[in-house]
Amino acid sequence: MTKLVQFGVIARNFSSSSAMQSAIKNVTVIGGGLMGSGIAQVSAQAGQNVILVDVSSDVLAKSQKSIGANLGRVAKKMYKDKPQEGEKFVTDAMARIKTSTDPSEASKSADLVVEAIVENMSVKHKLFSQLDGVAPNHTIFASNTSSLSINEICSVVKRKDRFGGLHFFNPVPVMRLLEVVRGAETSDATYKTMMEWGKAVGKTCITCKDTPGFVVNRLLVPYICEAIRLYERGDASARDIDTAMKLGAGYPMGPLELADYVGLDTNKFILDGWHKKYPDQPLFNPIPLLDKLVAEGKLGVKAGEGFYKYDKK
Ligand SMILES: CCCCCCCCCCCCC[C@H](O)CC(=O)SCCNC(=O)CCNC(=O)[C@H](O)C(C)(C)COP(=O)(O)OP(=O)(O)OC[C@H]1O[C@@H](n2cnc3c(N)ncnc32)[C@H](O)[C@@H]1OP(=O)(O)O
Ligand SMILES: NC(=O)c1ccc[n+]([C@@H]2O[C@H](COP(=O)([O-])OP(=O)(O)OC[C@H]3O[C@@H](n4cnc5c(N)ncnc54)[C@H](O)[C@@H]3O)[C@@H](O)[C@H]2O)c1
Repeated sequence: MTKLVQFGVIARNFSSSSAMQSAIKNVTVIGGGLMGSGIAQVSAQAGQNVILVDVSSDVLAKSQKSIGANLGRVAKKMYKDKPQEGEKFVTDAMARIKTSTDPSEASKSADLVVEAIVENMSVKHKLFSQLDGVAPNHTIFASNTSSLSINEICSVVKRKDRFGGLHFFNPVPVMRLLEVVRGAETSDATYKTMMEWGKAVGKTCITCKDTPGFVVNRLLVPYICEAIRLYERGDASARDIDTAMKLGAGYPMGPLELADYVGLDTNKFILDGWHKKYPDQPLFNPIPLLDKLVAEGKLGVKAGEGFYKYDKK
């Protein structure tokens, strides 16, 4: 059942991509990690020219490898009985992705720059102020931030009307949603172009104002926090909490599995940032167990242990 649904999702995403037109032809994705590589993949799948940028050429090499493998997974489903067409699909999409370690050079012919670098305001500020001076006038800037304010990120650029949030979900090629975030000064034309682009890359777009966590994370953070607190109090085992939410609420992953999947350091970073900004909101209070796991290096799937143990990749 899950497999059929997943197949349907990917097939639907691709066919809608092919049918949609977008004003955006050249996309520069900055940050070649988990999210940036997924955003580059779906853009290339939709026929766009992509430059994927990272400070590290090792990261770029790793990203190209994982994009190739993930495109292979998509092709296997889309071209089940036509392996040669599947191979062509992968080769063509890969050929549309160039890589670079120079964000300025890579933004000179961009219609859209999507930033997916570390979740750190001053690093994002430094990048966007640099790009504002070199990117063409028409270029739209967008951030994939999970938890920072779009208005605060764009405070360093002159093109505030051509700036917004494009919040993708992990894993990008599989998750169907894109949150399109309008900053205080995002123009109607920029908003419309971002929505059209989101559809063109196969996503269902929803719109949100620049409010903490937008829609999904504003609801997910308290939900996951409450699951950790339930476990911390010893009210139920981790496995039972996850089973409860999967079988009782129909979620594909339980909250503690999801926290491990996202990374407990990321969870803690978001929670600490919001607690600092909104100290009167009890939902954002620190969680001693989360702090302990992070201090012990138990960061979830990527570290081999979080709430559960994993085989290290
Ligand atoms: C803790 C304190 C408080 C703070 C809490 C904060 C939490 C919220 C904030 C988090 C931080 C930022 C988060 C971000 O801003 C927003 C997010 O992204 S939230 C995360 C959203 N994602 C989810 O909820 C994922 C839910 N899970 C799933 O949908 C599925 O489990 C899965 C990940 C798709 C995996 O599916 P499984 O069936 O388990 O495993 P498979 O490996 O078999 O995969 C299924 C199917 O999909 C194909 N596939 C998987 N990955 C890719 C890929 N990258 N590319 C292409 N295809 C892929 C795979 O091939 C399988 O296909 P099949 O074999 O079935 O044909
Ligand atoms: N991980 C998730 O589930 C998720 C989901 C949605 C949004 N996000 C957001 O996406 C962004 C990226 O997250 P990620 O999980 O892909 O992180 P990641 O650590 O996997 O990747 C970030 C990459 O950015 C690179 N980088 C850092 N500074 C750079 C710079 N100045 N120029 C170019 N490259 C630079 C790093 O080398 C790294 O490869 C963050 O803002 C995060 O909040 C993450």
